[in-house]
Amino acid sequence: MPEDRPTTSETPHRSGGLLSNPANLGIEGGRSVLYLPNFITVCCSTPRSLPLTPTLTSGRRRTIFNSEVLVQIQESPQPKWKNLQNRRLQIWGGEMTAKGTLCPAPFPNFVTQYPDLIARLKATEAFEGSPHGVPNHIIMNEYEAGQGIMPHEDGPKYHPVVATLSLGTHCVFHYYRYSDDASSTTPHGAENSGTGRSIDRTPVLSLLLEPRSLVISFGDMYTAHLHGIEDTFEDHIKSPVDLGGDSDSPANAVHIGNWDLLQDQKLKEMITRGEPLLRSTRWSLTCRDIPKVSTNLQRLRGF
Ligand SMILES: O=C(O)CCC(=O)C(=O)O
Ligand SMILES: [Fe+2]
Repeated sequence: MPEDRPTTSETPHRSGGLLSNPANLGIEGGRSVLYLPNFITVCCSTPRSLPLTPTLTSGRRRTIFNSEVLVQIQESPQPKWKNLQNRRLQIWGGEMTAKGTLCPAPFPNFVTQYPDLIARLKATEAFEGSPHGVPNHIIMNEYEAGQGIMPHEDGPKYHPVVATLSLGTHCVFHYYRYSDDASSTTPHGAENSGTGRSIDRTPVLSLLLEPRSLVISFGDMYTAHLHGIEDTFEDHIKSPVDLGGDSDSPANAVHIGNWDLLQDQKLKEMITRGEPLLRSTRWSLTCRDIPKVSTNLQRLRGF
């Protein structure tokens, strides 16, 4: 590793915790979410090859330097971005065809070397049963404060495991179940998923994703549930004190399933004081394995 690169001395690890699904979810197998705080280290220096400022401090580029990957993302040129209605994204590892075949392209070296995110993901063992044993595709989403993603499934074109690294600001990540019983409308109502099935808008599980944390969804949480992030500017989280019942936390305060696993003491203190967590820009690296990968020959034939 060149010496001007930040050190990523943490060894790949399996710390963190498996979250058992609450018994009333009806999810078989019981465990289908893994939350790993501090999955990558804080960036302590910047590579010489990158301009230091002012691009990183002006306009929408102003941000938190919390990882080397983040520096690289913010330095990436405009054409690499795809603009969607409510966020923008980059695709790393190659494009997927409509039929679900990956036309592979090399990952940027800042995910294979600085840090070696792919090796770290392999070390979690979450991809052990996947066709390639590691993710071969990453969608990197950028959300500004107030942006989110509607409840959705990632779908069957991927091996049913997704590992998501969060950078930048925190977020609250919800898992939802389908509600095929029209009479089971919840306090938040049910909405149509676009697949003809209704979604129960009361999450089955909500997690506070800390910056630099990894969340891995698999099993029934991947194949039979949806996930989403509300498009809000601030998140109200219930602290364990609130859960006792006599609290004045707002009606929209969320009960999170990973309180005991949180590492960010500042966030925990804010929640305990009943303060909302203000969102700013968040980047998520959603890492998956696409089983079908085209060879050059297939591509030449226009499969
Ligand atoms: O940003 C996230 O954490 C979730 C993104 C997501 O669900 C997706 O890209 O499919
Ligand atoms: Fe998703």
